[in-house]
Order: sequence, then C-alpha cells, then structure tokens
Amino acid sequence: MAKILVIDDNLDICQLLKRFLTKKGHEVETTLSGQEGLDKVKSQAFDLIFCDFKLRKMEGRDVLKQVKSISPKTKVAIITGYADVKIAVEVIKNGAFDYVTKPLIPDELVNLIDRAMDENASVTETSKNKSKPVSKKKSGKSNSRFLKGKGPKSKKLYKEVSLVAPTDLSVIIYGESGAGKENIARSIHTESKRADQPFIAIDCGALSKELAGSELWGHEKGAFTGANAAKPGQFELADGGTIFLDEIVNLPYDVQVGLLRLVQEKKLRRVGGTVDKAIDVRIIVASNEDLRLAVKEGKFREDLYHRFNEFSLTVPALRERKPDIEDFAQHFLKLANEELGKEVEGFRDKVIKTFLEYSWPGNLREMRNVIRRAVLLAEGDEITLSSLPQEIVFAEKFNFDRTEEEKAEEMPDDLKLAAAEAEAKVLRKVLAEVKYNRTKAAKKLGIDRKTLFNKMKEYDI
Ligand SMILES: Nc1ncnc2c1ncn2[C@@H]1O[C@H](COP(=O)(O)OP(=O)(O)OP(=O)(O)O)[C@@H](O)[C@H]1O
Repeated sequence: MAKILVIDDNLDICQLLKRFLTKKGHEVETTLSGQEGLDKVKSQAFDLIFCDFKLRKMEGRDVLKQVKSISPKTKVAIITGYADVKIAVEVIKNGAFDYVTKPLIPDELVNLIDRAMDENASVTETSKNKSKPVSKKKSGKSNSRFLKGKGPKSKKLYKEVSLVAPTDLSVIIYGESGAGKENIARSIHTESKRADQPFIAIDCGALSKELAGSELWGHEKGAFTGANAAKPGQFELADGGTIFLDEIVNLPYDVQVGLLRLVQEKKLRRVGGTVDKAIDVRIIVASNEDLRLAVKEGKFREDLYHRFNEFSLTVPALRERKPDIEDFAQHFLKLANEELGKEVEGFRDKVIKTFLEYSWPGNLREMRNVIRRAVLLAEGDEITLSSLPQEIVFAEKFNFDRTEEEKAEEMPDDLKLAAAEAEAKVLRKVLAEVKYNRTKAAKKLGIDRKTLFNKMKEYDI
C-alpha cells in the first residue's frame, strides 16, 4: 500500500483518482492547491505525489522543486497534456519520477505506483545491504531489461564502457535526459572489480541546499534540529563501491567544496561529527550540459571538474541511434507485454517509420513510456499510429528545430503522393482534434463514415 497525495485543481480528477486509488488499497489525500499540497508534505510522509503541471497559482514544476527539498524521498509524478512532452522531459530532468499524460489510464497509474514502490524498496535494500555484496544474479536479471544496440554509435559507447570499467578512473557521462546515463554508470560498475559492492545513484537536482550535506556525508545525533539519531550518508553506504552523481551541476556550491575534500583526501566527516572516516568510493558523474561551460559560468568548481574529468563519454541521443531504433522498440514492446500481461505482437510498418523520423527529446525513457501506453491502448495484435501520442504522429508540426529548406527537401516529387500525404495529414489532424471520434471527424471533414473508415485504412491511421 502506498501513501499518495493528488494535487490537481480539477475537482473531478481529484475525486476520480481518490476513488480509484483507494479501491486499489492505497491511502489517498487530495488537494486543489499547490501550496496546500506542500503544507501536507511538511506534516506527513507521502510515497508518491501525482501533481498536475498546470495548477492555477503554482506550476507543477515549482511544487516538484519544493517537494524535493522538503522530502527528497517522495516520488513525484507530473500529470501533463499530450502536447507537453518538452515540459515532461524538463520535469524529469528536475527530479520527477515520471509523467502521465491525460486522459489518465487506470492501468498506467497502477503500473507507475508499482514501479515507484519497487524503486523505494530497492533503494532501501541497497542501502541496508551495504555490508552484503550485491548479488551477481540480481545484476544479471536487471541487465536483461537493457539493450546495448548494434549500431556504430552504440558499439563505440559500449567499447568505451568496457575500456574504462576495470580501471578506477572517475568518469563524466554526458548525454541528454533519458538517454541512459544512469544505466551506463551501472554498466561501468557491474563490469568493474567493485561489482559486488554497492552502487548508489544520487540525483543532485533533488538535494536541497540545507539537507545535501547530511544526505551525502551523514550526520551525528543532535547535529541540527530534528537530528534525533546518527545517520550514515550515501558516501558511507557506498563505501567500497560506486557512487553515481546525476546532474552534477545542480550540486549546491558549498557541497562541491566538501566533495572536493572527499575526492582529494578520501575522507569524510559527518555533519556535527568530530572524526574523519576513510572512504573508498569510485565516483561517476553525469551531466546534460558541458561541464567546461558550467565552470566558465561559475556554476561548477574548476578543481572538481579536473578531478572528475579522468575519462568522459557521451551517451548518444536516441535520434542518433537510428540503426537501433527498431530493436529498442521491440525490446520495450516485450517489456510492456510482460509488465501489463498483454500479447501485442508488433508494430505496423508506418509506426517504425514514424519512430525513425521522430526526434525523441526524452530519448529511451520517452520511447519506453510511449510504447507502454500504446500497448495499453492496443486493441489488436499490432501497434498502429492511432495509439501513439499526437506529437509523434504529427512530428512535423511539433518539430520546431527543422528549417523550411529541410522540410521542403523531404517533400515528395510525385503529385499523387503529395496529395495523399496532404490528405493523410488533414485526416490525422481532425481525428486528433475530435479525440478519434469517427462520427465527429467525418462530419467535420464533410465525408461519410465509410469513406473516412476506408481512408484511415488506406493511410494506416
Ligand atoms: N540500454 C537500455 N536499454 C533499455 N532501456 C534503457 C536503456 N538505457 C536506459 N533505458 C531506459 O530509459 C530510462 C532512462 O534511463 P536512465 O535513467 O539511465 O537515463 P538518464 O540519461 O540517466 O536520465 P536522466 O537524464 O533523466 O537522469 C530507464 O528507466 C530505462 O527504462
């Protein structure tokens, strides 16, 4: 059972979620306002918060930020509209556990809660098992959830991983949000001689300035108000193993000073402590911006940058791994079938073509979510374009990066083909506007339902 808070200024959504989640055995509180939600987080411990991105007085991104500083362990899932994928990517970068798109799908919510609770349990497990080696079997199983890819960029990436893994070098992993940086850090750990020791991942964006020191170095009893007992920090828990610091640029500047000391002297002192403790931890950091620029802009310490920059690698964006896109899609389809107990067999050709053309700003995470959702919505054996989000199907409309010349180059020379593409585009647009209600779409398009049906079949919509 999870303790869940729903923050949404739409009373219907609050009531609906409360009824549904309570029936599923969870303890649920709801509130219409971001501020009231934050007050609740200060007084109660929630496992998970569902928060609408577009609240009237306070945006979901601000609620997220504050929740992360009040209660870093509470997971936040942002509720967005379909076209808000860029926002979804941004909130994930800022520490959201995941996002769900409207209209909300019950199975998707249940699945998200299960994943959040699993993750909470496994974090506690990793910390608790500090003295016990992480079982090899466990690493093997989790690896089957990951695919390496066969394309040249993927091969280069894994070659770099196997080169650096056996060494004790610090590594900077660059890459866009959701590209798989944490997974690469884990691979480096599992291929290293530290594989039997803990791997601890920390999202630096989720650490508040006040709590970061105690979270990382631990504290002694009475170190500050509320420190009722001594507590080891994440570095102590990772002793002998690897620590992964995600979004390192977000680490508060004064915590960077403590980190430099730890890296130089291999010692740490708990907050409020009087003795130093020797620590042996390999550090892997990740960033989706160039750390040299962050140094120039004064956001990141230069000495720390040089310490970490013993080796760096870049996880390519999904759009740069075109030869692997179909394999990743099949892989996520298999995982989604397993998770949701479905038996969707494959994708219509046009779906793969659309995947190849789409820019995937949220990378592998976005693809995993898109396919999970499509599997949930699929009525037949195959995933069709109609179960994909609009921003993917209408990639062109949502693609603000391509120039007019680039778009013109892709225009067909054949007149019939051009007319067909234009027709398909209008059909998709109108269908999306009426949420795929065929009667309404036919009326809007000025054709009868049968013609619409035939055209949808013709264009694989
Ligand atoms: N090699 C892979 N094979 C299959 N799925 C993957 C792989 N790498 C990552 N994923 C999926 O993509 C999701 C995001 O991966 P990960 O957390 O490693 O990305 P990230 O770059 O660290 O993200 P962020 O920038 O948000 O921290 C994972 O939850 C996982 O489901």
